[in-house]
Amino acid sequence: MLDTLQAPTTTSSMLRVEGLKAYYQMNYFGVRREVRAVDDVSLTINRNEIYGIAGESSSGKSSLIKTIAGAITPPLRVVEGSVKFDFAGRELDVYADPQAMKAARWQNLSYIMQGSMNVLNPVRRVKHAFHDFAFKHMGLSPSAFRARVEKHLQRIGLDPHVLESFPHQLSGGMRQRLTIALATVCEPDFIIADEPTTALDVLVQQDVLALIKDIQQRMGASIIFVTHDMTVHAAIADRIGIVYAGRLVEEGPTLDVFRRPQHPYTAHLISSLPRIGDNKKRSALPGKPPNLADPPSGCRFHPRCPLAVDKCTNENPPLEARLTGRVACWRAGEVQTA
Ligand SMILES: Nc1ncnc2c1ncn2[C@@H]1O[C@H](COP(=O)(O)OP(=O)(O)OP(=O)(O)O)[C@@H](O)[C@H]1O
Repeated sequence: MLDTLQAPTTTSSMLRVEGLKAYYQMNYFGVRREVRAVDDVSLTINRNEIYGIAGESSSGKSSLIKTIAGAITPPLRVVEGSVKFDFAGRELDVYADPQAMKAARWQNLSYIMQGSMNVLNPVRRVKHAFHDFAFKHMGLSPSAFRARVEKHLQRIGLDPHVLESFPHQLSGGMRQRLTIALATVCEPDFIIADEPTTALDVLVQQDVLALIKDIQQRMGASIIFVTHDMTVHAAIADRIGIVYAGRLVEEGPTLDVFRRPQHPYTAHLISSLPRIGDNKKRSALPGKPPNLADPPSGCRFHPRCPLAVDKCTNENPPLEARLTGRVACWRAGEVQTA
């Protein structure tokens, strides 16, 4: 039960991603095309931690978390690397053991998708979604299951009567709360969330963020979530990873990344955020995000980087420890924020 669970105090890792490469591999009339959406990503997420993934559109955020969730379908394929979870001392290697992965879904690992209607069938009452996704994992009688679901809904601020509703009869905020209820009713150890608040207005968004944080703290779960919205990361993430063109370019405790970004791309993302009382015109980043079917040599950010030197054009900077986090930049430390 959520009320009785104590959040673990340990900082041991719950997810280890090593050298992960996942590419969209397409073949159009004999011409092969490969989009390197996830390109050599390594990261670790601790028990009881909220880890945010930021980056602009098409940088590979969704592809990365789909790959971590083991939820990929062709043309996206894992080309190299591994994704391993540790559920209470039981290691789960997502791509080596698909059967164990299937068994872990919902119970140990759940996924909050972008857009609530994707999991709520528009022509079936909400109760069926709970039955379809969660019932078989919980080992309860139908009446005990219904009682557990109702209690869970009440805890997250929804009247149990919503179970008898059709999705279209509920507001957008209620539907998103329902998808969160669905993803957490089995009290999973790890939650993967893709833009969980993007479609919501600002007030509902704050409400849903507070709900996610509350559930995470009560269950002691770890969460990895994606959003392009840096203000959402500032509100909820313990650590943040910045993705640019399929690569993790910076990572660190959220407050440190906001106060002292080490990568010029991160500095740009932060300095372009609106600030109360500051009417200074924000400058756009020159150029466009690279085509991941034919990415630039060296550092992929170099064509748009105000600090780029020859080395950046030719050599890919490794992601290395710096201050409290990691950064992949030959000029890290010289970055100025506006
Ligand atoms: N089904 C697909 N087939 C081919 N390429 C794809 C497919 N889905 C995504 N891509 C490409 O993979 C790259 C990464 O896309 P992805 O959706 O992961 O980025 P994102 O950062 O999540 O973007 P957004 O914030 O817009 O959702 C992009 O170049 C995109 O065009």
